[in-house]
Amino acid sequence: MAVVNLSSTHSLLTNWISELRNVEVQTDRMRFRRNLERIGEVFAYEISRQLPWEAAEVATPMGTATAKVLKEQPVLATILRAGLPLHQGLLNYFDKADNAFISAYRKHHRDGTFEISLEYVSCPSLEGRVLIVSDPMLATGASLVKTLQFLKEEGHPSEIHVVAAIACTVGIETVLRNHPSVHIWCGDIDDELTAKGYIVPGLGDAGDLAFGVKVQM
Ligand SMILES: O=P(O)(O)OC[C@H]1O[C@H](OP(=O)(O)OP(=O)(O)O)[C@H](O)[C@@H]1O
Ligand SMILES: O=c1cc[nH]c(=O)[nH]1
Ligand SMILES: [Mg+2]
Repeated sequence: MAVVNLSSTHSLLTNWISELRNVEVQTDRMRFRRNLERIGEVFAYEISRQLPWEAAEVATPMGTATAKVLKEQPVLATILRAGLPLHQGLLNYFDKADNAFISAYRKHHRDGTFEISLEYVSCPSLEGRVLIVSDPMLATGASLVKTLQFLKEEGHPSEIHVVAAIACTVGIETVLRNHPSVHIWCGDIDDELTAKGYIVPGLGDAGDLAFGVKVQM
């Protein structure tokens, strides 16, 4: 498995993606963040179905049950700042996970081009761990390629899952070209990218919609 599009079937998730994209609903910033969080919860559930599990004996008040439990907790990594609500959703379900935070953002130049600036990183050991990296928007793929490159230098995860609410075809291709073994989970996939690297129809600027417009540094 390489790429999963959760919009290929209809569900509550497709409802929430439609609200994320809707310019009228977007005026409610709390709903925008909460929808990203709920989508993170769905991704956590779907990914958990693929993770290694083991049998465990559980004492109930009436006897002993055999249960299937996660073999290990993953490391949840996200890219600041737009990744925070999606990350919170994943963490709501993987509630014992370790966490990593990466500040990779688009540093815009006067000529309209941008480079990815990677500055603050906080990361637990990744050696042999399941790593789930979330970012609501996978546009050109540049932020994720640089983030994954950095994280792989910190250790050798046993498997890597990338989670994006909206991904662009070209961005998916770029991530897979640079990191062929990652699994990519998308809330939906769009085909178009503007010259400035915005996904069309996409949803606009996820960070600004969740937290407000920032001044360019
Ligand atoms: O695939 P790419 O072309 O790299 O674009 C995607 C990146 O752009 C957005 O972050 P942004 O730089 O807007 O930072 P923000 O979260 O602070 O808004 C988004 O959250 C991704 O990290
Ligand atoms: O469409 C896009 C592309 C990058 N970042 C966003 O927030 N939106
Ligand atoms: Mg942004």
